[in-house]
Amino acid sequence: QRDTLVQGKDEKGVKSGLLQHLYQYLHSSSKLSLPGPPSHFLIGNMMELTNDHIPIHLTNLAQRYGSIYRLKCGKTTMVVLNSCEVIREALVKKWSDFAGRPISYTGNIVSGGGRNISLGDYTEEWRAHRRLVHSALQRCCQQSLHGVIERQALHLRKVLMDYQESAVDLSEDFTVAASNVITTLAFGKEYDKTTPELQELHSCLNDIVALWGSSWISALDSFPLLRKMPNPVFARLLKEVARRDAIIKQHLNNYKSQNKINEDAITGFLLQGLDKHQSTEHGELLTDVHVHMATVDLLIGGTETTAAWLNWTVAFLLHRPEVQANVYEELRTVLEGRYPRYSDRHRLPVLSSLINEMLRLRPVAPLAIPHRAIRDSSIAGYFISKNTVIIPNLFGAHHDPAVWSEPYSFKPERFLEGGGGSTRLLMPFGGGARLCLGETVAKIELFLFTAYLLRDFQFVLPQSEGSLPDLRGVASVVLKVKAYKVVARPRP
Ligand code: HEM
Repeated sequence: QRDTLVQGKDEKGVKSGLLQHLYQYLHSSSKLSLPGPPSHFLIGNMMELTNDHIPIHLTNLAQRYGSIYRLKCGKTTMVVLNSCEVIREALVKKWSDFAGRPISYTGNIVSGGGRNISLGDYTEEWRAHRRLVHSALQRCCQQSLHGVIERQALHLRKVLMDYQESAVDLSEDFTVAASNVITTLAFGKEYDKTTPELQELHSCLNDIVALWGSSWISALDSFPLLRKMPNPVFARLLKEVARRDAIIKQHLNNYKSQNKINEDAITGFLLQGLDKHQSTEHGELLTDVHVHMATVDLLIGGTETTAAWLNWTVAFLLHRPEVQANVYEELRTVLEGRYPRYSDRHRLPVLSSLINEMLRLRPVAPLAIPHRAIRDSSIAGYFISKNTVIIPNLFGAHHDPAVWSEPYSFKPERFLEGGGGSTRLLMPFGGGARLCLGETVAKIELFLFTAYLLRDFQFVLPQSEGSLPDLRGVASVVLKVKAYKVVARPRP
């Protein structure tokens, strides 16, 4: 009887499988071809990607071609998704179809042969790696994260006090604060801004991100023939990757040579986790290289993003000082003088509305990281073939005029009760299988750093500065504000 049941189930499965194929076939053969700008001989739509601000350019193209359109680059077809609805369909609803990453020549070089989390393709090895790092981060969040961020926020306060109201560019201080959160979590180590070790690490990670985002490098992925020609930019990238690996290796070796491995730090947890993993049947999947590359992932993913976001927030607040005053007033009255904790966030709606509006207006990873279709699928009724590259334009979704009124205006009040804005339409951390691994860390950081800064300082435009900060920004993998100076005036 059981066999008959199973057989019946199998038949049903086959039938529903067939129906699904038929449905997909009908959909795909409905000859809906994706809209997109005219593609030129050989170069396709490469020129669209040379714009100086790609997220804004792709968002403008959506006005003409709709929330989903295609671009051709060499042999690669890219599909750009520009609304929350289509991004959610691909990344969340059909996550298993679109969880891959494009495999590229240069991507392999910066990711240790695809063995990091952010650029690694969706494989069993990748899943084991992500699971291991995810549980390490979760554990850290529970045990020590709040204290680590509070400590860095208080240190940042001291640095700003020491400036004694002089006009300064705070970007480096924000980078050091964010990076110290990660290095403390990772190795139990924090650095002073002037430490040569820290400066070397930052300059090398920054260079790798900037060089890898340059068109001199991406051209090598689309046109293999170029790899045979001399390319000084590529030579520099190789040098910086080697420098990065030497620095991280030294850190890991120092860490391992300690008497007792501290499981509180992520590295300790990862090394212990690796030992446990290696004694299982999948033991060969993860090695020391994965611990090494996870450290790179956390440092790159967790430093420039958070720092860029803080720098944007101060820049926008200079444009609307009354928002700053409202947040300060709320902190003062609700907390009665004490410093906030993350658990206070529901009692601080004005501060939360500022954070949400900044995540909407300046999602610091504006195009997420490209995804790849692992199999034939569909989005919004369009057939998407295996290996198509998917670009989730988070910036575009956050500026979609169909869902946001005055999408380019800085209006935190839209997220206050009755303001019409919905956090359900925000996707600054992506979604699905590739959701930002540091989302929880980032949310606590953004909340505590912003709250501490606005509780203790009023940010004002220096008298020497003729104009307010430029809010268009410079877009690479991370969307950053152009350098500007500000005065941090201590609150009475
Ligand atoms: C404001 C702060 C941050 C924002 C807006 C942000 C946003 C993002 C986005 C949009 C992605 C790509 C998701 C996708 O491909 O669909 C991503 C991936 C990632 N982020 Fe973040 N991130 C932030 C902070 C952090 C922090 C603090 C860490 C580390 C502690 C981190 C680690 C990572 C990693 C490892 C990935 C790759 C995930 C994967 O490929 O599976 N991020 N982040």
